[in-house]
Amino acid sequence: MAQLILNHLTKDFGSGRAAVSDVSLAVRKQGFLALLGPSGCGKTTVLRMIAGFEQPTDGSIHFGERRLADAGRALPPEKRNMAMVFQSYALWPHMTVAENVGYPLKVRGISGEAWRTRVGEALALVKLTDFAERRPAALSGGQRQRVALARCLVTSPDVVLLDEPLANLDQHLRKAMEETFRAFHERSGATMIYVTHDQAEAMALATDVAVMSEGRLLQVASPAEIYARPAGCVVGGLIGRGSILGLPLPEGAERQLGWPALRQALDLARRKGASIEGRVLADVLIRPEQVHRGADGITMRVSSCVFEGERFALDLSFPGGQRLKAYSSVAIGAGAEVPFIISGGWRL
Ligand SMILES: Nc1ncnc2c1ncn2[C@@H]1O[C@H](COP(=O)(O)OP(=O)(O)OP(=O)(O)O)[C@@H](O)[C@H]1O
Repeated sequence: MAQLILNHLTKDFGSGRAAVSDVSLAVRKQGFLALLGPSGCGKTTVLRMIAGFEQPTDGSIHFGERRLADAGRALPPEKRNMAMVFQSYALWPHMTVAENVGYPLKVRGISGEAWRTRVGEALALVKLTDFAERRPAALSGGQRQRVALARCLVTSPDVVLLDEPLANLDQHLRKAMEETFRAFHERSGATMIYVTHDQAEAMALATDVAVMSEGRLLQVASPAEIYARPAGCVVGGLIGRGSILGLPLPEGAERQLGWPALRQALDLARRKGASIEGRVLADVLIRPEQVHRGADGITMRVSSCVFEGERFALDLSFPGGQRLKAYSSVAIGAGAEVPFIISGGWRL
């Protein structure tokens, strides 16, 4: 299997800022890349250029040795051996489930026993064998999405492009569908690129997460890496829960901060008029699971305590006006003053 490579990829629709600006990325072979970022950051445009529905205005797209597109020429979508799954499923209402799934084979001139076998395998993978003769109108949203997945699998594509495929499903179904996607990825061996707004979904499914903002690629890393060591405030604010504090740190401080360094910085931050000579104000990301109750901690005020089922989410404030998110296994009344320690932080 070849590698999909985006090389200084740019798309300018001529309406001000380029929709996609100088994006370079080598997608891991047979990887599952989640493309994440706020609305309008260019995710769908990247996907559409890979699929062949848009042509780059600069840069190029390669699959192994093959150049798929650049500003001068572009291979049409049907020549790329890719499949795209949309948020809207895009099923034919007048065809049965089996006919929908088998449609791409029909277009390629495959019929008879070969057609039935491949459609049967694809339906089995998404657990829809018993629904083969139904029409899409008689299916739930999750089942329709599984039909769309089976249709995409049936042609054994090299690359599968998914544009917010779970956006129309409720939370419970999304969880169940994540499992289907995982199985689909393992079985198909395809490289998958998955556009989503939902960072939890991205973290749960992807081998790699790429974060975009305003047309630019900010960071590509494994979910664990991007969670622990985000490249800056935009990525840090987008991935996972946490608080970004402005803390006076010594110049050239480590990026990974422990409690002694954090304690010093917090002490300075909360003392009005304290001298921070030799220090610079830095953005520090602190995850809620890094904040613990501890007798030798810094006293903070619990502003709110919200029950989330498996735990309580606390909103803490400390002198100086900054706020911090934390978790607790027990309820703590709003207004309580409680000492907390912070076991770690990441300088953004
Ligand atoms: N055909 C087009 N003509 C002009 N501008 C476009 C076109 N398609 C997209 N854009 C612009 O390009 C930018 C990126 O759009 P894109 O759809 O790629 O973002 P996105 O990150 O997928 O957003 P969302 O998450 O809301 O779907 C937006 O500012 C959008 O308005």
